[in-house]
Amino acid sequence: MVLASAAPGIFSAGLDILEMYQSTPERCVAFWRALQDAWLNLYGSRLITMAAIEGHSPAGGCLLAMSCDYRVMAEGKFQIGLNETKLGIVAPFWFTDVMLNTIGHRETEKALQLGALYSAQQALSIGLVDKVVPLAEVMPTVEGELKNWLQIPAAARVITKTSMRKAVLDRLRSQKEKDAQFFADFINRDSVQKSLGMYIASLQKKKN
Ligand SMILES: CC/C=C\C/C=C\C/C=C\C=C\CC(=O)SCCNC(=O)CCNC(=O)[C@H](O)C(C)(C)COP(=O)(O)OP(=O)(O)OC[C@H]1O[C@@H](n2cnc3c(N)ncnc32)[C@H](O)[C@@H]1OP(=O)(O)O
Repeated sequence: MVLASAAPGIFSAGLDILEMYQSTPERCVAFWRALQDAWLNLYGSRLITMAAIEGHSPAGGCLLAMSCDYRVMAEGKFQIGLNETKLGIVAPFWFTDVMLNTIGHRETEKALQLGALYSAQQALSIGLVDKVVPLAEVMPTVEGELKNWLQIPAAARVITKTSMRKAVLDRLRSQKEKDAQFFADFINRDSVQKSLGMYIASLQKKKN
């Protein structure tokens, strides 16, 4: 399975910030449950999963990419990373766990505290992506890599993938409702809503 985007220049802009701003607790819980289920299915997928990152990939977009088995990113101006702290929010523990599994403890600690967004070359240097190529070569490179992975006996690959990811998946599975409730409480704090409001305004201002 290849994750790619139809939006030029954006692999994924992450979660819909407007869903987290001035929403109701019930809607926030439903929103978070949908995200949890999507991620559990992706990270726990038995399929070979590859990200064709042909644009920006902040926050939830970075989570999607990191949750794949292999990442190819376009060189140039695009950025990738978990930038949550810049919005005044905190990356959930399962976002953090996936990043830890991808780039290790020291790089994750720096990346998360700073809310760092990396260029493709920087991402490559810390292991956040596996390959950087010109934009037009992203999809052919993914397809070529996929052929390599498809040559591995499927049962052996799936058992290996499942055992490598089980602890992280189980950690969320065991506390889904608590996590959803925590999200709804956290996101509706006055201070967090204020930060999100300012961030939305800054996005709109950038455009004008
Ligand atoms: C202890 C902790 C416990 C529990 C956890 C608690 C809380 C954690 C909660 C949440 C975690 C969230 C993870 C996320 O994914 S948050 C989302 C982060 N995303 C971003 O910061 C990206 C913001 N967008 C951008 O930087 C840029 O738009 C861009 C680089 C992706 C693309 O730039 P462009 O110049 O090409 O396009 P724009 O003109 O900026 O955007 C077009 C249009 O789209 C709107 N928009 C962009 N991103 C979002 C978004 N994520 N959600 C909603 N809307 C978005 C943007 O405002 C423009 O809209 P208009 O056309 O002006 O209407």
